Amino acid sequence: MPSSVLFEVRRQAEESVEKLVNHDRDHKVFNSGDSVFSDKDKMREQGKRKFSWRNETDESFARMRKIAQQRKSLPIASVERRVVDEVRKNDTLIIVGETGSGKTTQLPQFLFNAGFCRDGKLIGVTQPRRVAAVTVAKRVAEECGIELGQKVGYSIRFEDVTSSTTRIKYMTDGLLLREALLDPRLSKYSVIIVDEAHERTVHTDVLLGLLKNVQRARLRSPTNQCLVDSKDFHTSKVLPLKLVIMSASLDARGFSEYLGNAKAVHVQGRQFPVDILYTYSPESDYIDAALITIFQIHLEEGPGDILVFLTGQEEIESVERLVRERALHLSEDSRKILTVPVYSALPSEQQMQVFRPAPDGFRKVILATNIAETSVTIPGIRFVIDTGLVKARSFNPRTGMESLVIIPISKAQALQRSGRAGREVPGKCFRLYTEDEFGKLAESTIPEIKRCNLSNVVLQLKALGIDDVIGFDFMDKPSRMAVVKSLEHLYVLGALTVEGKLSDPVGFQMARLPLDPIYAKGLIVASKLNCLEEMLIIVSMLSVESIFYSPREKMEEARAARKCFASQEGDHITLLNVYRASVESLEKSRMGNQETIRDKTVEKKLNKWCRENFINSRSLRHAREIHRQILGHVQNMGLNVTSCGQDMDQFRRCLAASFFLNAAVKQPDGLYRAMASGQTVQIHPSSVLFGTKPDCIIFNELVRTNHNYIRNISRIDPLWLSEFAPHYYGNKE
Ligand SMILES: Nc1ncnc2c1ncn2[C@@H]1O[C@H](COP(=O)(O)OP(=O)(O)OP(=O)(O)O)[C@@H](O)[C@H]1O
Repeated sequence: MPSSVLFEVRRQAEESVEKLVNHDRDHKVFNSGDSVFSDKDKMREQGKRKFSWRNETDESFARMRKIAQQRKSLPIASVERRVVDEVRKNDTLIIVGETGSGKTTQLPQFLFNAGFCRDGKLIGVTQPRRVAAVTVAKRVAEECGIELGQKVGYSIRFEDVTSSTTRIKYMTDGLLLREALLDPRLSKYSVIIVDEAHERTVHTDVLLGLLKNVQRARLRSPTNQCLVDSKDFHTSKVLPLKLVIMSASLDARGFSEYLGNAKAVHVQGRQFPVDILYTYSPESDYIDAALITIFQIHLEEGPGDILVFLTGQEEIESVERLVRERALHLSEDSRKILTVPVYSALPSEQQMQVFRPAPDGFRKVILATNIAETSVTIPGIRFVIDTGLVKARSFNPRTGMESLVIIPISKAQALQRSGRAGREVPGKCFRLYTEDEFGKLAESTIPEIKRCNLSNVVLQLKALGIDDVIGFDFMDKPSRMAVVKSLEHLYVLGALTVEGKLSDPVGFQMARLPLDPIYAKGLIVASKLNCLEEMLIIVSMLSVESIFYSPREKMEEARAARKCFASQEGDHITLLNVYRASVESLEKSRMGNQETIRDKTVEKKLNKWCRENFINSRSLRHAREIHRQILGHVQNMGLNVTSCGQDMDQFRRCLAASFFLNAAVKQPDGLYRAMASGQTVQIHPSSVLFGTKPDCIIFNELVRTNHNYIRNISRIDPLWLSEFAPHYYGNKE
């Protein structure tokens, strides 16, 4: 086992700038080194920015001054007027600028100052990830010296921090899609900025196609007459929609072609250099290489926190443990190393922990998935360790099964990862692969739309009135087979009619719920079978990861505690028992009311109960929050929230009726056959049914490691399948 990992050094600037300049050879190139403004202009521009400095304490005054100076020194600051002019002149503009150059935080403010929010219009900025939407909005509110939720706010699924005064709104791309359902012309927005477009999430791709339609629709009257010339933006009453696409690492030419030869501009320059280091030879064990590099940096480099990119929650938890164990062998002083995990299944509130400074004298090591890859600035990060891998969705259109697999990242992702350093001070990025291996990586990430289950997308498009999904103007078309499979899936769930239209009311109801179609259907079925109260709990609990918590040193106690909740019927009723027991424990102290969950004393009680019962309190709190929000949705939709009481057979019938597409039957060899896909699967060891082997089950999750594992499983009677899904199982035994 190597005791150190050897690295070669390259400067990031060489690789990124050259590439981007090549991309943009035909486009105008801004150089932040050029003097764009005269000094007077600059002062006038700066004078327009308003900071609420009066009445601030000295400390916050100093902070505001520091922030103002930081902002001025950003590469994009010196080309403010030119960027604004380009947005004015072009309906669609592509902006490529290096990581940390100030695109996400500054451009919306420039546009606000330039009058793009006149008449109460909003500037919307979409992000592929919740954590970016939240943290960037916080930063921009701070830069403006205002409270979050006033002029600057954010909106993500299950959380809206905006008000009637909000003018710059950060949000996830998925959320803007939902807004389009209610307002197809997105009429409250004057500008939409699609940030980090290189990520090509399925939502970004659908959004781009949709925004092209919205732009056309807003330039035309109902009789299809062209009303507005976009150059008359400020004089016309009907506002065209301005669209800005941004990233540090996108294929500007491809985007430009797709967006009607849209102009692309390049904001050059970065604030601080990042040294890129490659290993001399390939590393066979990236986890071990990451660990060695963490300690190499910790012991040999100067101050600064470390950001490590790993592939998932389990890996992060195991590296966390290993760092703690290895640190014990160091001198007392060198032991001051603090690990902080961040991955998408963590509740937002806990994800925010990574932004807190480490205690004095400690070095913070953030263990992250690609959730921290784009957009975010994590203060204090000086070193990045990039394993070169990512866990990505993979969809098999033939079987209709989606799973997660670990694959190499693209060059664009490597660039984004290194760009998390060099934002406040110069940085270093340690790539745990050779330069040769880097050269072989794909330029950009395969669009998610080509590798995921499309049921949700198709449902959304149908709800937006786009019936011809295959003919939709996607930047990269998904495979025909994948679209057909999802149409089939939605038809079987009852969301579509035979003609492929959204069914009334089921399809419309499903589209309104911000959930996977199968869960949305589960809630609708449950309201008919008098189990909605139970199903709401199950859907909330299934929306979070790792409800149970087993510290290594207390495995036996944790196992015993878990047994108290376990149901022989399966994981769903087990989760129901956990949720209800937690509510009961609060009710005993008259605190069971959901409204009071934010209260500190309630939180303390709940944490204590979770500790005693080996339940992950953060996951449970998150599930309670999701429960509160979905309850609001189903109540607004007028669904019956009733309970089946003690009749758990009725509830299992409801599970079978809801999740019939995920049924599996036992085979003579003890493995299971998933009935819809024909795949061989086996029960995951974490399931309460592991080792019991019931004849027929339904499950909610497929995890592909070296086996096809299924998780969240319940025992069902196979006859229920033909009772509740005769259209699917009617002719089968
Ligand atoms: N929360 C924060 N704390 C401290 N500094 C910040 C914060 N957010 C942004 N900054 C500063 O503002 C700079 C610009 O950030 P911004 O997110 O606007 O850049 P960007 O060009 O959009 O980068 P990327 O392409 O990586 O998203 C950062 O490099 C950093 O110096």
